[in-house]
Order: sequence, then C-alpha cells, then structure tokens
Amino acid sequence: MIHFYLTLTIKSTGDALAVVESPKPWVVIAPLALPGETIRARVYRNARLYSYADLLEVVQPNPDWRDMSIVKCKYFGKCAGCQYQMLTYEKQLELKRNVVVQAYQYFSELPETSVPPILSTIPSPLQYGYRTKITPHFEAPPKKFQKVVQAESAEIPTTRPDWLNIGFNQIGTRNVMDIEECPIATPVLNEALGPLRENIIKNIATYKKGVSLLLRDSLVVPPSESDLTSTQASPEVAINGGAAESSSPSSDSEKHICVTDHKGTVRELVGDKLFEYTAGSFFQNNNSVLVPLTSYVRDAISSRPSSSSLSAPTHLVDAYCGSGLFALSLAPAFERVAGIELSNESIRCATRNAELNGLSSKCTFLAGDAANIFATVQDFPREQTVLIIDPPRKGTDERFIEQLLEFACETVVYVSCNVHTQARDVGQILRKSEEGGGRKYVLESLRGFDLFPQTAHVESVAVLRLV
Ligand SMILES: C[S@@+](CC[C@H](N)C(=O)[O-])C[C@H]1O[C@@H](n2cnc3c(N)ncnc32)[C@H](O)[C@@H]1O
Repeated sequence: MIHFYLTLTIKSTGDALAVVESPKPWVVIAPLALPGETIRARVYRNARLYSYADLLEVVQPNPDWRDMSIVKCKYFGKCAGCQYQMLTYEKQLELKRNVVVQAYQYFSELPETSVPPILSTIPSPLQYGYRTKITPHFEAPPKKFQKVVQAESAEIPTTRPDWLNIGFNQIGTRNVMDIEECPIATPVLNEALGPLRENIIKNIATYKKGVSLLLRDSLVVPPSESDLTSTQASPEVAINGGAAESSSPSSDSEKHICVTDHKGTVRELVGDKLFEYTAGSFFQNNNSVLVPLTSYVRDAISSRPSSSSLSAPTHLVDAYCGSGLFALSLAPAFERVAGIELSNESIRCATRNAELNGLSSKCTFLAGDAANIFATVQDFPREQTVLIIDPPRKGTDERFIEQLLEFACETVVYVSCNVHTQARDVGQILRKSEEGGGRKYVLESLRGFDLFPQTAHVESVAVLRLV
C-alpha cells in the first residue's frame, strides 16, 4: 500500500478534520489534533468522500488548548479510549457543548428558532478514576504457539510473550495494545487488572480463542437501611481536574470489589437507591455523575413554566429502562411508574431493584420492545404523565415516535449517549407533532452531561413539552 504524507491545518475537534484544498477540496480525518494546529499525518485509508490519517507529529501546536503536561495516562495518543487528556477540563466541557450545538444544527432539520440556547455541560464529579466498567481483550495465541502446545513441548510463559497484548484497541486499528493500567477506570478495577493479566499470561496455553474480559466495580455487600440514609451522594460537582481519591471505606457497605463473571451480581448506590444488576448487562459506567443526572431530570420535569395551570405530574413511563435507573430514582415523586426494556435479564433486575428499594407497589416493569409500553399505560392521565426515553446509540424508531405522538403526554425527557441520533429523533417528533394542527411538542431545554471525561463523548438531555 502507498501511504500519503500530508501537512494539515486542523479545523475541528474529536477526530479532527482538515481540508486539503488542492488539487480538489478533500477532507482528511486525523485523531487527537486540535483546531488551529498544523500536523504531519499519514493517510492510511481512503473512503468515497474523505480519507483517514494517522497523526505523526504536531508541527505547530495550539498553545491555548494543548497542554501535554496534564496528560495522566502513559498510553494516551496510542490507545483508542481517550481523546481529550491534553485539554483542561473546562475546555473539554466547552467542546462537548459545541458537539450538542452542532448536532442540532446539522442533524435535527429544525429551524434555529425551535432550538433553545444549549446550556453549559454538567461536569462529572470525578474526571479520572470514574469508569466502573472496562473490557480489555486479547487475541488467540498464534497457530505456531498452539502447535507447540499440542506437541506438549510448550514452554509455559512466565513473562508476557511479545505476541500477547492484553488491553484496548490502538487508535484507528483493530490491533490490541498491551495496557497495564487505565487512569480513567476506578481504583478497584486497576487493582484487579494486574492479577488478572498475570493469570492469563500463566495460562495462555489453554486459550484457543481471543477473549474479551469484563471488569466491573461493585459494592461488596448490600448496604443496610441505616447506611443508605448516611451515604447519600452529594449532587454537588467540582471541576478540579484531579484524579479520584480512593477514600478508605469506613464500613463494609462502602467497600468495593471487582466482578469479572458476566453472570455475577454488581451492586451500586445512586443517591439513596441501591441497584443490583447482572455484570454482563447494561448500566451507566460513571457512578459519580448519576445523582447529578437523575436529579437534573427530576428537576427539569417539575420546573414547568409558571403560566402552566397543570398540577404536578403523577405518572412516569420509562422506556428503554435497563435495570430501572431513572424509573426508581424518580419513583418517590410519582404515584405510578411503568418501565419497559428489551433485555429479560435487566427487567428481572429492575423488578428486584423496585423490591430492594421498597417501591414495588407503584412500579411495574415489562420485557419487550419500547413501543409496546403505550398499550399498557392507556389509563395514565396524559396531562400528569412524563415519558423518559433513553435508547441505545442508534436512537429510537418510527414505530415508537408514532405511538409517542398518539399517546401525547405532557412532558418527554430524551436522554441519549448519541446526540446526533437524538437530534434526528427530536427533529422528527417536533415536525410530526406540528402536522396535526393541534397541540405540539416544543424543545424546552437541551444540555450535555459529561459521563465520559477525557473522551469526546457526551450524554445529552432534551426536555420536550406539549404546548
Ligand atoms: C442506553 S441504555 C439505557 C438504560 C437505562 N435507562 C439506564 O440508564 O440504565 C439503553 C437500553 O435500551 C435497551 N434496548 C435496546 N433496544 C430496545 C428496544 N427496542 N426496546 C426496549 N429496550 C431496548 C437496551 O437493552 C439498554 O438497556
């Protein structure tokens, strides 16, 4: 393959974009470069409308933005996990706000007047040491090694052989990089990673296939009722750019362990609610920001315009509910709560979590496609009902949107880890709701949450009201 080496001037962040003007305008995407920088890059793949390049050297850094002295990870720049460690945390939050602005500008197809000013991004209380789940992986041993093993003349490695990399993907490739520690993961996951790696190295002869490991941070024991009231997390947040301090736990209920079995049970506290879920199933990966996130959604629901003559909402529908994070965190403020989720296992956990938190009498959880929820909540009073949507990255679908519009509840809160599909869906909801000529949905507020510090990802919360 022939590689093209280029000097590029960067125009945007995330995976940075540059435009080569000659012989004809052409977009090149390079990782980790910042606007205003000049970089040397090597093109390694051409798509129909653009090319991908490796960053070889930052020829002219952007001194206002780039500060390599604050990078905390020795793998930064090679590992695909983080993109923003060279930026101050304030700058990261500002860039994430811009991602929300641009997503609604380019993907919602809404007129500017329908999109409210995007509010500042809510920071994560922990900016390092926050990730409660990591999934390092390794490839199958090479055939040559497997043959030697079969011939029983294998030398069992005591140190890691050169071909064995246990870690995460290298930027822009499917090659695994060897990773011994991950500063964005919680302390207990980093403590567990070393012994886990040693065990794999010692037993590598027994592996015939590549493996994806799972490490999840869990509380050791369910806290007792008195612990639940005394360990309520503060919703306050700090921007200090510092690593997570691992405070010494004062009771068993504050001790953490690493769960590696996909079927094992993981326990987490979010404020005064205890959640248990199966390690292999979905749960948000940054516990430190979950109280600010769920409190924000609760406050946004209740802060209706003073002109509204409606009484407070009494019914909550949580579509794509997982093991009940939003449904159960918000349940105390509602008379009835209904959740739906595709995964049977998550629904089993949501039902159990309702019991654990004494909320069974008002909560029901159903396994199935999200759009099926509407048939089961026809008796909910629409003017007092709130719908929360938190779909996977691909967003929701037409069937769900059709039924949402027919259901026509007063408030919809759309939470998303992919603001681009959220913008597309919100645009569709607003446009279609106008078609009826009666009441229509408006986008009341929009703001990013930083669930993933040091990366380019942002969680977005959109609040829609029927007017
Ligand atoms: C981003 S997660 C949100 C889960 C939950 N709200 C939380 O914060 O923990 C999306 C969830 O949607 C579920 N899901 C995916 N497709 C679905 C569908 N068509 N209908 C219902 N749930 C679905 C996934 O299993 C996953 O648990």
